[in-house]
Amino acid sequence: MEWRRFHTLLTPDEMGQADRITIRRGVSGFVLMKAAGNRVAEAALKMIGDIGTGGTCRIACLGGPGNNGGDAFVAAELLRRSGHSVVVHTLSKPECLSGDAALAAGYYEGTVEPLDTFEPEKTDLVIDGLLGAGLSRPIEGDVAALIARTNTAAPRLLAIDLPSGVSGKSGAILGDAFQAERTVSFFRAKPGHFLEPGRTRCGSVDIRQIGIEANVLDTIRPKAFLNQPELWRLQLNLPAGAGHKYDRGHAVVFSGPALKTGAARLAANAALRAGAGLVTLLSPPNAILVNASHLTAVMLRKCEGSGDLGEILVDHRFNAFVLGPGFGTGERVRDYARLVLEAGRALVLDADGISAFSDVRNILFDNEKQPSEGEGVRLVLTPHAGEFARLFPDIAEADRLSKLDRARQAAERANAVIVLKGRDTVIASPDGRAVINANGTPWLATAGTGDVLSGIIAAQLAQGMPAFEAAAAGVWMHGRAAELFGPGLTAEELAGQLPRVFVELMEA
Ligand SMILES: NC(=O)C1=CN([C@@H]2O[C@H](COP(=O)(O)OP(=O)(O)OC[C@H]3O[C@@H](n4cnc5c(N)ncnc54)[C@H](OP(=O)(O)O)[C@@H]3O)[C@@H](O)[C@H]2O)[C@@H](O)CC1
Ligand SMILES: [K+]
Repeated sequence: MEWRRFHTLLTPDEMGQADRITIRRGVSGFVLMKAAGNRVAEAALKMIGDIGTGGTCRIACLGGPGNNGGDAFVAAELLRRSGHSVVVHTLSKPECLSGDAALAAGYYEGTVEPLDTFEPEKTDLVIDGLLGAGLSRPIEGDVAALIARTNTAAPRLLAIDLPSGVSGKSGAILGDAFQAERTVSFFRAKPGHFLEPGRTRCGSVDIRQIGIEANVLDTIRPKAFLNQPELWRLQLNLPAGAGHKYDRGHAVVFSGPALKTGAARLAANAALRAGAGLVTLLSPPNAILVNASHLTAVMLRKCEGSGDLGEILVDHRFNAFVLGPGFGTGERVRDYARLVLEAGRALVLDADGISAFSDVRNILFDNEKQPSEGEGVRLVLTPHAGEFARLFPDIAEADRLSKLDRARQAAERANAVIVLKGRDTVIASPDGRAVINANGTPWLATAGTGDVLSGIIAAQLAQGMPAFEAAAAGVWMHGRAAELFGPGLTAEELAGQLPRVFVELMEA
């Protein structure tokens, strides 16, 4: 499908594969490098235009030992020909370069100086071609010192492919990394462009084409994508003219005790706004009054223990549950989760619901290991980093794993969809598919927004969306709602933005 091609993320290894396939088809590596250098020069000229001096700009290109440095030489030559004052500062002598990078160094006709003569304070623009996809170990010594010195001087900086020091695979910073204002990369983005802290170091990311054909992806078969509506819009259940509320499912949210009911109501109200036909809040007896005094369209029902829940589950219209927000940890969470899953219903387990399984992880995982024939995955776990570490301590501690891989491994182990939250939320499915979410605002980091997210996801599950798509759609809608509200967001206001999000989704 076309969107798969467009929103694909490629690891540096996969990008290398794309490169090799293209070269085997007859396009030389140097032709690709010249195209890449051209895209970099175009971006640089745009940035110089922003500087607005109209005259000659002082441009420092930093060139490393590999092809990233080769791109820098090509860009340097094009900028030099545009009349700017360009110096290439190289890590190793140009005559030590090999392959395409050596050809690029030969193509450049301007001044070359060693790296240690680079003075960030005396440039209008820095182009970082030190290290890109080939970063293989932490940056140390003189290069690390130069990066630190440059970041302190904070010049305008354009990174080629990745800011040197950012891992394209994981977004991790190996040693230290440049802070770029803009990053130009080629063909498809990499996970490191969207996973923190790499995402912040990249500045704005510009993906440009250099002549690699999209059909190389048919051979590479990548499984990571940027979370965009094209991924799930066809499965989104937008209400039809003749529809009935029961066609849109019945979401159920468990309330906490009398002094902890707000989180569940945030989830329940969000589920209703996010499209569930009906929503019921299940309340312990001591919280019935406080819940009743705050609810209107959301229905309320007493649930005192497993017996009550068993009776509720007899009615198959209750099809998607949220357990955790404000609920408290303990035996009751585990009983309720087990009953809901055994009854074949979808379950979003959040917050306390996740922490309740920290000591008895296997109970959760074993219960879910064998979904009934044809039913697929029904459990969605929405941990933030701390909750994730309690449930999957070994995976959380494995430094070599990217956030993408951590979420994937956890999804496989729990046979659940994992929504590993953060500014760079990752949604992973047990079948290996994963998406990175990139929308939202820093204002989302406030009390109660996670509860709202659970409700939005549950609404999609209630409407019959498969769990992976429901989670991806929910995270995207949540982020978009925050963007539409803007500064000063509180959790109460998020669901109120959903109608505008739906309008955008219907119009797109
Ligand atoms: N793929 C494509 O389609 C296209 C790719 N293109 C461009 O190629 C770039 C990838 O090129 P690349 O593979 O040569 O890697 P690159 O980033 O230049 O660095 C490798 C060198 O750095 C060294 N090194 C590693 N870590 C280090 C450290 N910490 N500190 C110091 N040194 C370190 C490493 O040494 P080694 O590990 O071998 O000892 C090796 O010498 C890519 O980012 C893009 O810009 C475009 O031209 C167009 C098409
Ligand atoms: K770079």
